[in-house]
Amino acid sequence: MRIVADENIPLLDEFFAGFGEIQRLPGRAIDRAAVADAQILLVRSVTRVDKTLLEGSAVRFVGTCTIGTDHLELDYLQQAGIGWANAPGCNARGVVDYVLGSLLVLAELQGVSLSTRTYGVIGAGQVGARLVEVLRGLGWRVLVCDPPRQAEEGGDFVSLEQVMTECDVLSLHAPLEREGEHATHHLFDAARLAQLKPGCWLINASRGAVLDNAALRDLLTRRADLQVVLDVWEGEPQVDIELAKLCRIATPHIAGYSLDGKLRGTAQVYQAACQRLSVTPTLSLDELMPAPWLSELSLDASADPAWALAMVCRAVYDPRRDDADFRRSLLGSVVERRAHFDLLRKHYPARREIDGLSVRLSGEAPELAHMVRALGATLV
Ligand SMILES: NC(=O)c1ccc[n+]([C@@H]2O[C@H](COP(=O)([O-])OP(=O)(O)OC[C@H]3O[C@@H](n4cnc5c(N)ncnc54)[C@H](O)[C@@H]3O)[C@@H](O)[C@H]2O)c1
Ligand SMILES: O=C(O)[C@H](O)[C@H](O)COP(=O)(O)O
Repeated sequence: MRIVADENIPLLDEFFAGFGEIQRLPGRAIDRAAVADAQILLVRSVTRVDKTLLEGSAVRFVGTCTIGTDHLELDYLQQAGIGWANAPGCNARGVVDYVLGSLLVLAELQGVSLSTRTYGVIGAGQVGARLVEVLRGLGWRVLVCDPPRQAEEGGDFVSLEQVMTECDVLSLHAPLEREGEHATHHLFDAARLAQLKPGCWLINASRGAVLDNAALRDLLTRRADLQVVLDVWEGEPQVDIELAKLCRIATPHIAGYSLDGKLRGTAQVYQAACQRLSVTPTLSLDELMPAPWLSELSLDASADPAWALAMVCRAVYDPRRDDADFRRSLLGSVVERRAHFDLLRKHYPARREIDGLSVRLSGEAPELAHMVRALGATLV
């Protein structure tokens, strides 16, 4: 079998060498000629996988080692009888850590306590639901808007209008859907953005086009009170640099780039390929996942809870380094900026996840113990 794969997929040899010969290519360079005689195509989010790419090829299975599927033409894959799989939830924890890290930066810049804010989570799937669990676990007020889940399950959901009216912080975690009843393309258009409460914080780590970037840029030139965190951009790898300059935190689509999340992505697609191609899996991720690099964090039991929260989160991830690297990359020409966007992602330093962290308290401290558990870290 011949396999064409995005060169940025980790553990390709470990998981896929047994299937056949692997050709690695930059994701954006995977074209019709490259896939013509491949049976397996393994991609990440930057390769558009559609009829134009695949028609007439030998491809029988497409695996995307990502959560998002908006780069796959799913109707065509189904109609052509080509099996496909993504990696649901693989890097959800990384995104939660990114949001927590961003909240801490904004709180510090604005001198506010995170516990006094009302949070609105839009999209409560793998990422959003984990985020809600952590924020509510910390005792913070969270409203959740997820119309598809609300229609299916009823339950504790609110409308987007209520979120807009009541929330001081909005975090977007809906997939990019261009059509249909719950379409999310420009869900945050000029009219919706104009409804943001004074002083609102807006975080987008879903897909760039869920938010009208031009409308947001225009708004931010008029509303200095708004604090915006963008990890995803309309038209990536091209980025509106004026918009990036107006953001408090700007990063090159790395919210989910934990090492754990990337490795899980490959492992999940391997499992799906085995199933599709009737191969018995011989490898599990447990054999390959490195142990957490920070074996233990110690906290004094008398520590201030807000300070301790920041310590635990920042021991694992602080978005300020990614923000600084990204801003430096925006200084070049358009061609250089596009290249840098991909290079920052290709050479992203490995980071781990908060739920792999162990925290030891020096004594009895029920409030700190609760906080550590709510974050998903292990109390030892
Ligand atoms: N920035 C990153 O690095 C990164 C990492 C992972 C995922 N993502 C993006 O985040 C998205 C969400 O990831 P996920 O794993 O939680 O996906 P998911 O499919 O598990 O959950 C998405 C949720 O959004 C809900 N939803 C759909 N339409 C909605 C609408 N109009 N309004 C509100 N909610 C709506 C769905 O019902 C679902 O519960 C992915 O599709 C992907 O595009 C980005
Ligand atoms: O959908 C996802 O899983 C994320 O957006 C993922 O981090 C995308 O990373 P990429 O495939 O672009 O490397």
